[in-house]
Amino acid sequence: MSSETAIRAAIPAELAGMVRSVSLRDGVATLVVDAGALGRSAAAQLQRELETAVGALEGVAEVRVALMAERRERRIVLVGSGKGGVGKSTLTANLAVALAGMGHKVGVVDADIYGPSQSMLLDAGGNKLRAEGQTLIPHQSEFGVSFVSMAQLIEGGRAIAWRGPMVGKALAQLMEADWGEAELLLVDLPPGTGDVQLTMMQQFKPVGAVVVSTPQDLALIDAARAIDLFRQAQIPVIGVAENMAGYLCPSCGEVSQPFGQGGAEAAAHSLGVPFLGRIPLAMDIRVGSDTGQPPAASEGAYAEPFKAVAAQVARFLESA
Ligand SMILES: Nc1ncnc2c1ncn2[C@@H]1O[C@H](COP(=O)(O)OP(=O)(O)OP(=O)(O)O)[C@@H](O)[C@H]1O
Repeated sequence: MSSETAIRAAIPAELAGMVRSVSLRDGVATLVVDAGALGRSAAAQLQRELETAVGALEGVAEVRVALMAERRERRIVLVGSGKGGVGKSTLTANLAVALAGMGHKVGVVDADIYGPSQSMLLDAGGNKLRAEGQTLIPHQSEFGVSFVSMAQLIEGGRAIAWRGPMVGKALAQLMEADWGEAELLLVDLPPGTGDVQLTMMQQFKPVGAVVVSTPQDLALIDAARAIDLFRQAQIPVIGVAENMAGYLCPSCGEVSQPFGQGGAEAAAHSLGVPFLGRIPLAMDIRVGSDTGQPPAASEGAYAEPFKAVAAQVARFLESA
């Protein structure tokens, strides 16, 4: 058996597909490995396994593993709102789950420094920060969506008053986490048009932004401001989603409109951006959100509105 055949034979079968070439010279075995699909920790693990397997061979004094880790182009989609409390985080989590259900590999970056809530939305809270060196390891939710959150960087959920440079550093840590196979990152922005938004636009290149608004005038004025900011930064506005649209009373079956009706659709048209759909105000959505069970993961009636918005975002991504 040639020395190279012996090396190939020593490589565990499940890893063999990733090994592009092997060679042995003067006792040094060199393996070129395609680790493009792996995250940093999985690649390091692969390297260790190969070193152990090949290092045990007679005639091999040293193993060099060259990992070809093509940098994956990840697309970034922002989810923003002009005003707080309109359901931006709820929409982000459910959009991510719905897009994952459609086969996208999705990560969520909870960049809401004032009210990070993705841990609760996607995992009922309690998950701790994990890191390898400086690199954060996203938490894998049971819905096929991994996420990192400002909450994991903030001790005990304390509110923080970070300014520019600190925000930039924290945001970079979240964006540059070990995202593995994720091809799409949805970023849950804080409300308004502050430091996080500016840093995001200056340091990263989002492909588009979704703006969330409730139907009432006040929220719509703020949504228009958010749209204006994205436009100034030349970030395409994918569209406006209307949240807390109509309320179907579970007792009497009557639909009421606590925040008005159709306002976001009309505003989207007048601002010249697409309208992405309407999410009703519903107790089930609030309860699912508070218990780490995003409605988009279910087959229930409240999955549909989120899936419809996700389908529009997916269409945008196909053409972007
Ligand atoms: N369609 C809905 N029906 C019922 N409750 C909802 C709906 N959308 C959001 N909520 C609830 O409203 C509250 C605010 O939602 P969320 O945290 O998603 O808003 P936000 O815009 O991200 O707020 P923040 O300003 O804190 O970032 C949460 O308790 C959430 O469960």
